[in-house]
Amino acid sequence: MPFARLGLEPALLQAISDQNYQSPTPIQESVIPLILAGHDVLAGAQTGTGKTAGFTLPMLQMLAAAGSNPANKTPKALVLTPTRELALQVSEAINVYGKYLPIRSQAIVGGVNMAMQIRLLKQGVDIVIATPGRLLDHVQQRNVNLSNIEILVLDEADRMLDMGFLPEIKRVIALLPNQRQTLLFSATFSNAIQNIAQQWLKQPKHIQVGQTNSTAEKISEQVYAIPREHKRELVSYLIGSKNWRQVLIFVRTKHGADRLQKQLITDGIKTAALHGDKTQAARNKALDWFKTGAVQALVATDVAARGLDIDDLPVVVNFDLPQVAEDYIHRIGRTGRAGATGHAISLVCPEEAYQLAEIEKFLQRKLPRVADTGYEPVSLSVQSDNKKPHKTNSSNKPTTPKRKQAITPTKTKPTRPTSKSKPRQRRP
Ligand SMILES: Nc1ncnc2c1ncn2[C@@H]1O[C@H](COP(=O)(O)OP(=O)(O)OP(=O)(O)O)[C@@H](O)[C@H]1O
Repeated sequence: MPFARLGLEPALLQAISDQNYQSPTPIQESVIPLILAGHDVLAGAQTGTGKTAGFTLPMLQMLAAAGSNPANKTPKALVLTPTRELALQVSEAINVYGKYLPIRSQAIVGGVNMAMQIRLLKQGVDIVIATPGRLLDHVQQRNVNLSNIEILVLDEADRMLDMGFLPEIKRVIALLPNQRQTLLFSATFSNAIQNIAQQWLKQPKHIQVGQTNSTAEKISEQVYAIPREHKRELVSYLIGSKNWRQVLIFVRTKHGADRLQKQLITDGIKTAALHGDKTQAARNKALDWFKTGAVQALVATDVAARGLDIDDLPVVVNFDLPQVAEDYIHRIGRTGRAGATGHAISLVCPEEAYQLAEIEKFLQRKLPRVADTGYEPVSLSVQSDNKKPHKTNSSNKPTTPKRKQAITPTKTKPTRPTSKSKPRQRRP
């Protein structure tokens, strides 16, 4: 089906054609007409399937139809995202799709100077794309008035509504008019989150493209079962031997990200690191270096797990498994986007066996193991007396949501390195 059949106006069709999009993706085909018809929408679709344009295109069309009123400087639409990088990316997408429309938009994120944001807000904007904390700072200082918001989008809605963000989101929503259109988008949804979301949606249309909580279709996955102490060496070896053009490597901690970055640089691999302890300028620079190919590897915490769109990224490596099972889907979803193929590798040590089991339970399938890792085989089986209660957000019970909890590792004893567990000779 061509985009024109979705009822989008020529200015948007031209911008879409400038992007060389041939036809809408299935999620776009489903949600665009519903949003244009004024419905609230709760939409799920796999990573990299074009959800951003799914909400941005109709939002722009509706705002343009209402006309930009320079006398009224308050925003009409608000997009909330869980991370600054994602807010900046959505803001760029709005600029790209809205380039032929007289719509003003502004990203309002933390970690950057407030004075510039205040100046821009005072000039007036139609769309604000924000992270919740910084938005509330501006509300408190009366720099922005949210009482005329007509459209609210929660991008990565399940992350936005987990307990970490819930108090802030509640405060923002209390400032918005009741009479508004609310749109929730994510690649994963638990029933608990859907239940909270119902409070803010009015007779929403539920759209699910593909199987709920599933990974993108064209990502091949592999698990390397290896002792923790060999992970660093294996990742350097794989980068060198597999000829990966670029690789995004997820680690658990900020400190771990800095350490692995240094080690990879020592191994001769151009590497940047992205995590929440860096200044926003350094975070932007690291992502920019990676996007432009100036570095081959980016080591990141889960701040990079959600929504980031890196062109043709071939490989994602889980150096450490994610703390929350859903994040496995989001992390590996940085590859295999827009119909491309991708490869996802998880380096799993015995201490992470429980996390792996939780991820497989969430995905309802086993991840394929690499038969010969080049190291002494280690077991990833979970001892039954070590099993912890299920702690992902995937509970089907409509309970009061708890703070997104970590998957607690088992107390499996680490395998003692033996002479046999020494790595085989590897090329650098
Ligand atoms: N109709 C289309 N045809 C071709 N490419 C498209 C189309 N719509 C979007 N894209 C491209 O697909 C890529 C992924 O889109 P987007 O970032 O919106 O995915 P997403 O579904 O939000 O993923 P995630 O769940 O990871 O946030 C982007 O590079 C975008 O330019």
